[in-house]
Amino acid sequence: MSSLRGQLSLVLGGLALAILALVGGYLGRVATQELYTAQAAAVRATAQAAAELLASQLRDREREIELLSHSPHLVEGPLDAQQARDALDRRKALHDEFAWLGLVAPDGTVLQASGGLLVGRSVAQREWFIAGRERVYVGDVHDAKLLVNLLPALPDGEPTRFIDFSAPIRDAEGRLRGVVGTHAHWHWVTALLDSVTRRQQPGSGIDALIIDRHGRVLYPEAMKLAQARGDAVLPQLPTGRFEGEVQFGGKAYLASEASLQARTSAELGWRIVARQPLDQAMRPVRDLTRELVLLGALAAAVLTLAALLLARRISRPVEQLADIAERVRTERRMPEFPQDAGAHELARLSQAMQSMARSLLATERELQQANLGLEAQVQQRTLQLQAANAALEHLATRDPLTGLHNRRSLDARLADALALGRRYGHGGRVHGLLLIDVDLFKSVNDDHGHAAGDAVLRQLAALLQASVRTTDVAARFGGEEFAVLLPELAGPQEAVRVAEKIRGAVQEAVFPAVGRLTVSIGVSLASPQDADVRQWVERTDEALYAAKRGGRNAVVLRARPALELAADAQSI
Ligand SMILES: Nc1nc2c(ncn2[C@@H]2O[C@H](COP(=O)(O)OP(=O)(O)OP(=O)(O)O)[C@@H](O)[C@H]2O)c(=O)[nH]1
Repeated sequence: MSSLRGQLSLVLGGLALAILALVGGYLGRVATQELYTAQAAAVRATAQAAAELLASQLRDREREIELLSHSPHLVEGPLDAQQARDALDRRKALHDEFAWLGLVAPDGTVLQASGGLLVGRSVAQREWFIAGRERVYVGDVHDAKLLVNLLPALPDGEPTRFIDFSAPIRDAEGRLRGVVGTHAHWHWVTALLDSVTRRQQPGSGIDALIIDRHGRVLYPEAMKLAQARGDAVLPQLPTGRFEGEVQFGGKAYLASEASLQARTSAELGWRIVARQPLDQAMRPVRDLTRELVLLGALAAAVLTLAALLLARRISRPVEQLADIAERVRTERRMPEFPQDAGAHELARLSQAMQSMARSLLATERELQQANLGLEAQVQQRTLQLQAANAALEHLATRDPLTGLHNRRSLDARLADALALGRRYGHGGRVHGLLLIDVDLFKSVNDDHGHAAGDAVLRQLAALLQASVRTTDVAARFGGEEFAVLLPELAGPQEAVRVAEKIRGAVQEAVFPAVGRLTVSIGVSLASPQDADVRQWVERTDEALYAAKRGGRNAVVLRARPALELAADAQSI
């Protein structure tokens, strides 16, 4: 693109897109990091919230049993009394999570229990009983043994599992009277856990695991079973902690763990692991990226359009000025310049071009007018020159007194005629010459004066001119002698006929103050044998002389040399 508009579009559009890509890329990276951090924090918060909830709930149940062990009717009253059983049943009714509560004699025999279950049976071997004789005890989860067939089965077919709580019952002196124990449903714990994960955004995919101190999965059930089958459901962690991106069964998760922080339950050594599938954790990132790309594309389109419009806005006045300059060149007139050229610099350029065009056109107009003047002057001078040449030509070729051809002009024409005669030889047309001399002219001068003589000569010239054709050449030969060149004659008789016509016309004419006059005329034709004009003229002059000699007022033809002896040499 070599046009200004193309280059501007490219630069502005490229710049805008580069800035967009840089800003968009930077914002996208920052936002992605923020979102990733926020997702990791959400997973971590879930693990901590679950651990804290479980710890507090276990602690509450532990205190419940401890308080029960200190209740007066157990410290002082008989443990197998109906009153004791009523107290157990009330506790069980208050707490759904308790599957069974019982009072056990120091030897392990169940003295009283909620619902009367296991009364009389021995739990001497149970860990909760053994530990409960000494202290407040919270036990790890385990499958139900004695109660498994006595309690209703769980709805989802899950095996009945319990967490045991127990505490010693001592009398006022601190002697052991028995042990109070309870089995809490395991699904109470898992329901607590689920209540935390359910608080997360729907579709977030966050769930939580409970892992005991030996690395065994306690929950969820499916993982527990898979682990029991020997599957590697938990990854080998280099740090030993579930933190950050962790693989579970070949699938990537964002995970975080928290330990139960409770005085008694801490003994359980449980770890709560919250985890979220990585692809779900990164979904907001992907959504954001997609939105950024879409927004970026939209912004790119808008910026490109803006760049094109801006380039057009900048280049248009320049293009307009170029068009105007072209119009000045082709139309040779002042065009209309745009009023609003846009930027200050362009307005300056427009004004400068305007004044330049005005001055150029003015100069051109002046030049044209000067040219026209010069042409008229040249034409006038040419006409003057032509007139001067004509006058000069007239002066050079005409006799000043009579206006007839002078001797010089006659000689030139005689030479031409002689040359033509030579070229066409005897077979072509002939050229004749008349020499005319006024008879006894001297007496005219003598009798009437020189001016009268001149007037006679002028009248004779006019008479001569009137007697010959326009193609004939009448000339003043000298003094009172005239000559006529007759070109293109059929023969000598034609020349004689013209001479006779002249002689007769003079004879008939009346010359004012002089009267009548006559002329003698010598006639001769040009001959190819004539060496020059002189020979021809001399021959004609001889004919004139002969006419004078013969008595004047006569025409004498002098034959050409080659034909001198021929019959056409005659005189009239
Ligand atoms: N007025 C006037 N007279 C001229 C001019 N040129 C010659 N003449 C006169 O013409 C006369 C010529 O005379 P001549 O040649 O002697 O002979 P002519 O009197 O004509 O007699 P012929 O020729 O024998 O018939 C002279 O008197 C010249 O002075 C001229 O230009 N003007």
